[in-house]
Amino acid sequence: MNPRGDLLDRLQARGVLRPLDVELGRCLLDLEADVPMELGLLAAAASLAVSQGHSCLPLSQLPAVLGEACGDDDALPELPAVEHLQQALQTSRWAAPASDAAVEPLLYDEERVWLGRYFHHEGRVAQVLRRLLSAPAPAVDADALRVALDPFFALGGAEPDRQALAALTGLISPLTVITGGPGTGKTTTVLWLLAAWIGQRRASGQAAPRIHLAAPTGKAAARLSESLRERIDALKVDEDVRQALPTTASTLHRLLGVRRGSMHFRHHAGYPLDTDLVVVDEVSMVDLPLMARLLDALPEGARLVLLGDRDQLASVEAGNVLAAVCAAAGEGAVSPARAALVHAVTGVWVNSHADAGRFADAVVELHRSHRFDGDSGLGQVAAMIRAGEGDALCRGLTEATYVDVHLDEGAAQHPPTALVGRHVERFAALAHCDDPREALAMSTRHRVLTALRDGAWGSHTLNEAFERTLRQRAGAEPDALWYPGRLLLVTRNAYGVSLFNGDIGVVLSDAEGVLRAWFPDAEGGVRKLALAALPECESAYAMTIHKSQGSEFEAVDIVLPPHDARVLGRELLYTAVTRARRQVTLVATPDTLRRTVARSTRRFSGLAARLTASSD
Ligand SMILES: Nc1ncnc2c1ncn2[C@@H]1O[C@H](COP(=O)(O)OP(=O)(O)OP(=O)(O)O)[C@@H](O)[C@H]1O
Repeated sequence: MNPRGDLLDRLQARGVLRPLDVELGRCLLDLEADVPMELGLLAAAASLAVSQGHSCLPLSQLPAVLGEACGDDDALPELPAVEHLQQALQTSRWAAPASDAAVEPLLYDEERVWLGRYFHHEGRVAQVLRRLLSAPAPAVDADALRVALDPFFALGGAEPDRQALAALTGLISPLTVITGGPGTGKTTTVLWLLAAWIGQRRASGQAAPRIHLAAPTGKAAARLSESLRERIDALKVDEDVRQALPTTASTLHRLLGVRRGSMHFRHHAGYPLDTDLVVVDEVSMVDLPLMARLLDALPEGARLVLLGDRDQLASVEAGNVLAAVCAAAGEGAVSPARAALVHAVTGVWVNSHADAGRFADAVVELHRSHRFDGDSGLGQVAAMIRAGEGDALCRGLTEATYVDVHLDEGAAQHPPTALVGRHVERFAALAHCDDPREALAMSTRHRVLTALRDGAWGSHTLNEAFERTLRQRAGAEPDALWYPGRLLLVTRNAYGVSLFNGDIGVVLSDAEGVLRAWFPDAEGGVRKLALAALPECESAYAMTIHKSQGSEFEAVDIVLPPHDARVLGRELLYTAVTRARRQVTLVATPDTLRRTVARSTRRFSGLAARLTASSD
């Protein structure tokens, strides 16, 4: 055993480092006798940081990253000072400065260290996004842009219409990022943008463009398709424009052509997508490696439109590309040239700043919710969570200020009993639906969302409690896996049967009386599957908030544990609250709410800096 790895062993023994991290650190130490112990520690800690969602490790944050793993910074042994870490990086041939990206396994700059793979993913994302924005700008004709946008937007009002600004950006820029909270009109804007773009191309005699719609999960793709289909008929456009509008979104994996049993996609830089424009919804959920692969497969000359909510939880895997792009854009002022163009097209001046860069012109934030009016508790509560105003939130809730958001402290003592008592009837009704489509629609009316998976406040325990009663109601054996009305959540991608992690289905009998699983199909209908063909599934009466990302329900109960848990943070609670269209019940104590809102999850990444760096 290499004694330089003693610190790694001690950190593993204290539950800080995982065996995988230690293995990586020791591999590095074993390469040569003089590899400093600090380098092994940095490799192990950078690997741990990736598991926590970071794409790099700032050297000054070493204690924080290790401390987060064990929940107690004081339990850490003495760690090397930042200067010693820097020195170890600078003197070892197993680490290279970020400017010399060919060398692996570790890359560093003055502040950070990366595992080579994540450094390259960041580099690829930065390179393609910067390339998109550095393409020579085509000559723009303000009159033609006004004609293209006019059918959809009320141009010329006193205030800048940010939806029109977003669509204008999409018409002239190869990269457009539209961020905004729930109901701020992201999907509507993109539909109007696509219609305007198709109309514009048609007017200039060009062929209908090839447009692809995608989202990170099957559920989010289905919701995007459904939203677009609902709105398309009401569009006042020529029939051939309507026909050219896409209405079916796929998962990003499917778009890129996932290969069974392989990490590689069919489409990549050598065999790019056959497309003119790709729209990606729910982009906050897209992790860094997947974004790098998408951008790799984007052909030269194609456009990219990204939609998402920057305040939501970031992807489960490492990275937060949307946050980095928004950070690179700055605080919402565009360049003077863009402001002049917006004025020429819409007659309204928007804020501009001489220092605003290319990303500032590409990112448009939508602020106004069309779903919640100013009096809506949901809108106000979401805004308070986002702003970290825990005291104001608890005051409003305990004074019962809102008609659509309630605090239920009592139920937080023992959620399974309280929530099963309150909601089991609506889940039991699923078993009596004759039409699986109706059952699936009914199932979106309510959901229990919880911060945790395990323990008394976790989704497992809550689902078990629902299942006990529901099996009994259905006359099934106490341990029956399948029974009519069972609501299912797919937990593993199964490309063979086109089911994806996060898909929701229901178990009901078919016309022959055989129990089948029914899932929504891509065209807005349902499809049935033999139970034996299903991938790994669990019940979906209660879901973790992480799994609920990309879904929407009429009403949700949000369960937070009374004890502190690392996952609790304002992004988690904001994501949960914004899953509801009409009603939220917070099953939590005010103390837990305050603690949750006070904590903001950080993701360390070098991407924002690399997006705005003066050279690649
Ligand atoms: N400019 C507008 N004027 C009036 N209503 C609008 C406008 N833009 C969007 N809406 C309406 O607001 C609602 C929410 O819009 P939309 O679904 O586009 O928002 P979103 O940001 O995509 O929401 P989500 O967060 O659910 O994805 C829809 O009913 C839509 O018809």
